Amino acid sequence: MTSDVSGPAPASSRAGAAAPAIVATGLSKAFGKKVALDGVSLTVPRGSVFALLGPNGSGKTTLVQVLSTLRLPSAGSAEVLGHDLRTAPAEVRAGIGVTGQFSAVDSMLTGLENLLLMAKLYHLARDEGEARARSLLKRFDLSEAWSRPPSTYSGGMRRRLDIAMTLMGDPALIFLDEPTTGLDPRSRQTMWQIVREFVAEGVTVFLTTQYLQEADELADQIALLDHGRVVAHGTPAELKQHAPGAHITLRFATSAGLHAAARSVPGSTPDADAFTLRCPMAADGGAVKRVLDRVPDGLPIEDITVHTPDLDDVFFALSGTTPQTRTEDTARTGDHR
Ligand SMILES: Nc1ncnc2c1ncn2[C@@H]1O[C@H](COP(=O)(O)OP(=O)(O)OP(=O)(O)O)[C@@H](O)[C@H]1O
Repeated sequence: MTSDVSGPAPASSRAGAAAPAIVATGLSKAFGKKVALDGVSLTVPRGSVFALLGPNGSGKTTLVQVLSTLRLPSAGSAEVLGHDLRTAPAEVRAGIGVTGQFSAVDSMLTGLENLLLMAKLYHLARDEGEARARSLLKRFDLSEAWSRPPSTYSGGMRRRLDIAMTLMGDPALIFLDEPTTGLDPRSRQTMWQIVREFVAEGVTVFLTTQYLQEADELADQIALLDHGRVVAHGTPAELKQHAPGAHITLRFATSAGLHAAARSVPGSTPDADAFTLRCPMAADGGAVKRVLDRVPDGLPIEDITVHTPDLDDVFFALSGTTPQTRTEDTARTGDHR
């Protein structure tokens, strides 16, 4: 199956950048008999945030690895920053930064030394490397910690140093594989702010996440990945609009009132014990009024609760599970690149 994901070009984009940041067509990847990616097609406009959302084992990391030239696809093709993955991997690598789930930080060096090591790898002149390192330390709120080894850092500080190291190469496109997994809510907020800042400067971000809220907060476009396939895509608002699960719950004072209303509101489900009536509704602005208009005049309603769908509903509707609740055996059985 091929799933197509595309979106409008965002307002912000890097000067002179014509091609989308990523155009993937029918990408598949199998490890022996295990199909990790199954015909993924997607387009990521420059200067935008694209979130790949999926449960454990759905293929997120594999897709990042393929798009960042760390693994060859079994089938399909992709252009990253206008360069073909198979024929021009060096050009792709020159324009991207990758921050994986496993840290690239060296615990024996200080924060500053880690950044200067990256400066060397990127062949930056000494002054330029030092200036960029100091500016990133400041921006990532690590100025106080520059002279300490990362073994003394918190999880959030290490993750920030890791991303700062990726940014030393001034990439146009950065892959963040589950950037906030395991971080506390405050560190997660800090990370989101950092992502927003470099996107505002024109960097394109492709991130994977298991957190619906993260995708909702950051992404211009979201693709839901399940068993290696894109099962839904769109803006957060588009996805929510198509989610079933929007409903309004009315509570009545009497059983007679409840049953009278149940007869009047099509598709509603009464709960005789709680005296409540669950009424399905469309996810648009006038939906609540339309439900209330159906309730016969003079029936006193004690309480109204509106449940608007969120990305959990979307994911649940499409895959019967949510990213946080699914566990799958993700044991690596060897590298079949
Ligand atoms: N090197 C490998 N050899 C064999 N199977 C692999 C390998 N790498 C990944 N897989 C399998 O491919 C599937 C997709 O794995 P992948 O790591 O891409 O998922 P993921 O969505 O990133 O999961 P997680 O959220 O746990 O990181 C899984 O079933 C996984 O076990």
